[in-house]
Amino acid sequence: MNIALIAHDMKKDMMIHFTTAYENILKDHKLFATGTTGKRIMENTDLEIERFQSGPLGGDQQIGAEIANNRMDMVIFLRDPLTAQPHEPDIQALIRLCDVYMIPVATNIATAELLIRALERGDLQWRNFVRES
Ligand SMILES: O=C(CO)COP(=O)(O)O
Repeated sequence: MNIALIAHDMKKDMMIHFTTAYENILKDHKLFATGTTGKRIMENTDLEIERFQSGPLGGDQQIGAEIANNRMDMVIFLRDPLTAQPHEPDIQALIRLCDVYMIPVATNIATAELLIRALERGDLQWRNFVRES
């Protein structure tokens, strides 16, 4: 599965904890991230991450383009709902595209845990058929 990992600054430590805790599951998948999130994950785990631009510089839009091209199977986006983001329209666009293309998306750690467990169980296998169709 192709998985996008994104975290706003206040949630980056949480993303490190998450990717560390689930490294054994995540290592079997192709991982993508916005610039700084990906850098932080790679510094703190042995995971290989393909990095896009930093979020404010277009990273959310690049991940959105992957979704529109049917190349992303799951998005974990630990958003900070308490801090104004200069690229809020990009964030909304990314989440909208997840809904357009029915891509499983978690925007907080509680849902992220559920999605990763579902991934481990194979509940997202249907994405393989959708991606190949
Ligand atoms: O801003 C972001 C997502 O909207 C995340 O970008 P960075 O991973 O580059 O900090």
